Amino acid sequence: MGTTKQPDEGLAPAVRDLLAAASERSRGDKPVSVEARSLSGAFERAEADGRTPLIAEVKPTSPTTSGERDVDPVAAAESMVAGGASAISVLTEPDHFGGSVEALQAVREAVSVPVLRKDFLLREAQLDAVAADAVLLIARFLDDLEGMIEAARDRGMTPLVETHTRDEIETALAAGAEVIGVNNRDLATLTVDRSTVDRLAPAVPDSATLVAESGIETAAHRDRMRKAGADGMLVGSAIMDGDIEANTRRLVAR
Ligand SMILES: O=C(O)c1ccccc1NCC(=O)[C@H](O)[C@H](O)COP(=O)(O)O
Repeated sequence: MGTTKQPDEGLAPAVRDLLAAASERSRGDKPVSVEARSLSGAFERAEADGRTPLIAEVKPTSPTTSGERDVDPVAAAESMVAGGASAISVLTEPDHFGGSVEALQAVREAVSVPVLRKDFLLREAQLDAVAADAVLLIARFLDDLEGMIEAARDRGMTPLVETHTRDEIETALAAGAEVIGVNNRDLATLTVDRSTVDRLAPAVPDSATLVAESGIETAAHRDRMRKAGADGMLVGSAIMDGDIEANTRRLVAR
């Protein structure tokens, strides 16, 4: 279950490297069982209080970030929650994003909102490295997406299935995904094109939750994603750089 696709020739070199590193990583001796905090419930609460549903990401660095942000993950997550974030995403990929499963664990203990695990997971056993409320699965990298979705749900986690094309959205829906991320960042070039969500949102049915990902920096970008049909959005860099609480509040405001 959770078999990996063959190396994808069209990927950016940094993404090929991080997939090679991910394929070597195996963590988790026994299946985790999570009493998960509901992501859809958190989005509903935000809507009811007039906040934009936002997953704020603890992102120490990345292949497109220069240098490493010197920020304590727990302090960052607490500031995000104080600023009105509905959920927190924590990178657990260590080699290219400066993340760790320990950081996620500490964040989840410190906040009461749902915590998404952001990583490049290729095999079922990798789900067991740490308990998270939700987990990112990237459609492009998983042959047995349906198996990984089921495996995540069996552990109590909500799978957020990331896509970048109409075909990937169809694959994700056929595999049973209920929360679909549309990534504005193309993993072939690492460039961000915000029209990706404009173009692809109509392919996501109203019955699914649509999360717009990457390149959302300003209130105008947020409004554009919402107008396209995003139920929520995932923001890393624009929140991490500068005053984290104020940045979150600015993007959550309507
Ligand atoms: O962010 C990167 O440089 C990156 C490079 C290669 C693969 C994935 C990458 N990002 C993962 C993400 O999904 C983003 O961290 C997330 O969508 C937040 O994006 P942003 O708000 O633009 O920091």
